[in-house]
Amino acid sequence: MSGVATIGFGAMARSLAESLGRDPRAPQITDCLLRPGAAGPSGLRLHHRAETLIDARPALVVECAGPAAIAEHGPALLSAGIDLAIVSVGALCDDALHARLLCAARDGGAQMLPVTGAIGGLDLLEAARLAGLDSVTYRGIKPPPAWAGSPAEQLIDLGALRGATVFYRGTARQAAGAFPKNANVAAAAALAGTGLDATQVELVADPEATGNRHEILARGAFGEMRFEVTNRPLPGNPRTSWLAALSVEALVRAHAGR
Ligand SMILES: NC(=O)C1=CN([C@@H]2O[C@H](COP(=O)(O)OP(=O)(O)OC[C@H]3O[C@@H](n4cnc5c(N)ncnc54)[C@H](OP(=O)(O)O)[C@@H]3O)[C@@H](O)[C@H]2O)C=CC1
Ligand SMILES: O=C([O-])CC(=O)C(=O)O
Repeated sequence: MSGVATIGFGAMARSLAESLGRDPRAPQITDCLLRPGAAGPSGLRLHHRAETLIDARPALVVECAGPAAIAEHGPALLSAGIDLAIVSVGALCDDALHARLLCAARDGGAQMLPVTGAIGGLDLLEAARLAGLDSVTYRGIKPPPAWAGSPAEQLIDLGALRGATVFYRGTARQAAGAFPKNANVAAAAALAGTGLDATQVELVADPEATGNRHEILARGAFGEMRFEVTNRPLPGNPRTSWLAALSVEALVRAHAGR
């Protein structure tokens, strides 16, 4: 097994491929699984069906495409014994899909690896929950253009905001379902902490925001935690934080031991 494959080749996969490509000692992106008929970058082996990617036997596949792509390809890759890094962590809010992925990974002897993405502090939540967590709240705050193209457009007039506006409140499961391209970090925080139904989420559009900000507030037997990160966006996609791509790169390097 050699090489790393991506599912999708949008902003995050491009950033990952470019960054790894600058380091000759790093594992390299060699293969890419695209939608049927979609054009892809030159220099990579392009696949339009999971079967041909499986035949290429990459050491790791990194999903950079969205929850639907995980449902479509994840079980087949894992049951074929191919490790799969999951960027669209919100896909794991679908309990039936999550169970199918775990089952496929067990049957194939492969690893399913959710990334930490554009947030941090998840190790602390995982440790703290051992003694009991009382509450975990996640807030995602982005400038209005970063919410363009999301369901936020149906809830508020993004162009007319004068100050920070909370436009969505719900559980992490509800948020990940409603905002599949924006609430992956909420799902990651929930899975590390109190779970998808007990984690509260607030999504905010703020004309004064200087980046994509993620906050976690957790309370429990351990004490109290406040986490905050303000991310710069990827040049190719203002919705996606650069740190999300960097967290994928860190995982790819750790997987290869480089
Ligand atoms: N965990 C985290 O912190 C974060 C996770 N994410 C997740 O990462 C994903 C990728 O982000 P980003 O690169 O910025 O998004 P982009 O929209 O820039 O790229 C996604 C790419 O995936 C392709 N794609 C979609 N569905 C499929 C499929 N079924 N099979 C193959 N290719 C597919 C798209 O093609 P097309 O254009 O034809 O649709 C597009 O080229 C997001 O969808 C989001 O779910 C994003 C940010 C942070
Ligand atoms: O990139 C980010 O800032 C986070 C994001 O969109 C997500 O969680 O899906």
